[in-house]
Amino acid sequence: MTQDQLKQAVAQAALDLVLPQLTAKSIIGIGTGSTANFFIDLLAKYRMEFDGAVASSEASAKRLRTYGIPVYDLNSVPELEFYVDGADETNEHLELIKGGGAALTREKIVAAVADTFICIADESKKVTQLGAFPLPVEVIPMARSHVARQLVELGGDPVYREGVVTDNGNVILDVYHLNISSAPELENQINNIVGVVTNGLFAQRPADILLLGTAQGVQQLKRPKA
Ligand SMILES: O=C[C@H](O)[C@H](O)[C@H](O)COP(=O)(O)O
Repeated sequence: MTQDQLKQAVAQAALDLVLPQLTAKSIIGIGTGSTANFFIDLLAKYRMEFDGAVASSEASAKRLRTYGIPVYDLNSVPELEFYVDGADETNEHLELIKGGGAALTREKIVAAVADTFICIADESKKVTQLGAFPLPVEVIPMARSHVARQLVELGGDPVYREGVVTDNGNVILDVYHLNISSAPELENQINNIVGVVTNGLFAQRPADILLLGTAQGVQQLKRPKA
């Protein structure tokens, strides 16, 4: 199977999981990226079975609207049952690296609000230790050099993602060679640097369910709820 076929299979598996639980009032949290796009395309066929969506990026909001799916401001939504999104890396604890598409901050906000975060990914994203994928960090533009120096202190090699401005008007540093032995700890450490908006580690709020596309079929991994 190609990588796109695996992404499509996990998007279908997420839809199969979510669909029976939707009502006419449901609002679904929608992520960003190629895997999330497959989910949007499949979900659009069931437009009449739910109310609308909250999007984690302008790109996803645009795609949802082209299907006539209403996109709500998160501030007007009291509850989100599901958030469905891809990832750049995941480990066995369902801790993630996200932000390859620069949408990490809004993704983290929507994930924080959702009751259940369903991560959809092809098997190339599953790793034993996070960090082969450079960690995206969203930074206030005037703090870029300061934050980069602090990231070097933490053992990383930050690289400015040139030409990229996030939906929030900020810049991205991609940090190579970090030792991510404790993802929750490092997530906090980086978020404490002045000028950092957020970083792409999803460890304080990992996924609840991982749907992993493999050549043998879609595997489902669940994180026990605390
Ligand atoms: O900022 C982008 C997101 O974190 C994406 O969810 C992540 O990069 C995975 O994208 P894709 O499904 O295209 O591999």
